[in-house]
Amino acid sequence: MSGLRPILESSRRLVVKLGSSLVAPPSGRGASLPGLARDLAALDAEATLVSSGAVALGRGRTGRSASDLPARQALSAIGQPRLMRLWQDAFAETGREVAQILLTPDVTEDRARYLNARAALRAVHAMGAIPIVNENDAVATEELRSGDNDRLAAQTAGLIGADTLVLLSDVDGLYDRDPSEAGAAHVPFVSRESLGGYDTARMVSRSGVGTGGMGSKVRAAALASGWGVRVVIASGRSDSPIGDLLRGDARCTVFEARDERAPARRRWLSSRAHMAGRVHVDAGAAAALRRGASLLAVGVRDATGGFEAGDLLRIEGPDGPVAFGLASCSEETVRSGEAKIVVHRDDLVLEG
Ligand SMILES: Nc1ncnc2c1ncn2[C@@H]1O[C@H](COP(=O)(O)OP(=O)(O)O)[C@@H](O)[C@H]1O
Ligand SMILES: N[C@@H](CCC(=O)OP(=O)(O)O)C(=O)O
Repeated sequence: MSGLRPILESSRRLVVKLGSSLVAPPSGRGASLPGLARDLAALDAEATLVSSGAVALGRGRTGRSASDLPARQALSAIGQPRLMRLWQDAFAETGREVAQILLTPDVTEDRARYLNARAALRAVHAMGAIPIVNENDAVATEELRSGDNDRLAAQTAGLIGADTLVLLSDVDGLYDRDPSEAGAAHVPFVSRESLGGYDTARMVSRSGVGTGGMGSKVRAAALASGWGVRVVIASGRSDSPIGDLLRGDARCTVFEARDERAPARRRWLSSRAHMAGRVHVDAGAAAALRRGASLLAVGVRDATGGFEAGDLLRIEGPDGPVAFGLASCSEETVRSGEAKIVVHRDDLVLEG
């Protein structure tokens, strides 16, 4: 194995995510948080951690289950300070401070909040501290809850302009079927073309503490690698998980990154989850969009969803999804014929 030395040593900004199964393993081996802290302190890259584990730690302290939203809120509120204490202790011998950053999904929906979160992360890095990011589950609601730290890790990588994202789990990467099934084969590399061929809905967690399973990691990898971020899924059950990857001592799955780095505004756009409207365009408009043009009102056949200027739209052509982007005008002005540009090309992200 050649190792990921070229990838990791050339990284300027690195995001590492740890799942609950590593931070608070129900049984068996978890991660060595001090070992990971030493690994990160030894790298030149600016490191950001996304750490799950608050709910699992809260469960361990109380013996209660996260059966409904209030229980989940309480368990995360109990577990989150414990989680931070684990990280403080882990980084103690490296001399690095850690900083808690709790995000809610609406950070990605609103541009000003997004930029504010980015500024906070930059300020923490400027002080030489390591941000420990998690979702703010204590104030999450059913509607406003991501519940998926793999996606949060990809969004964090997009937010800070990371070049590499490492998702550490209790498994050493993607397998061609559930690794508990006989004959499951490890997948060392996933090309951009093969990404769509994985049935992520079937790749569920078996640990009892993880939420998203391998499926949410593959979806997160698809999102981040589409922005040109190099994504690696590897096992965190080691005294030196990043060191193992550097040396080539550990198996992992590497996702091919799109050659071109997506600009910051596009990364923000495709981080957003809430689509407010849908427009159907004709074949000419679809082809023009694929060539990099803006969406003009003349190419719009139908507009739905009641969107306003600034809302996120899905754009569909005669053959299916083409792009998504920010509306420059309201649906009403498209319908009344007053609108000229419906989505400006700077606010467009092509699908696929
Ligand atoms: N095709 C697959 N390849 C690898 N792991 C898979 C696959 N399908 C399901 N899994 C399960 O996904 C788990 C990892 O997801 P999860 O338990 O949510 O971890 P984490 O807590 O690290 O986010 C693995 O331990 C494995 O049981
Ligand atoms: N935010 C939650 C973790 C959510 C989550 O995605 O967990 P996991 O699948 O273990 O990465 C917590 O800290 O408990």
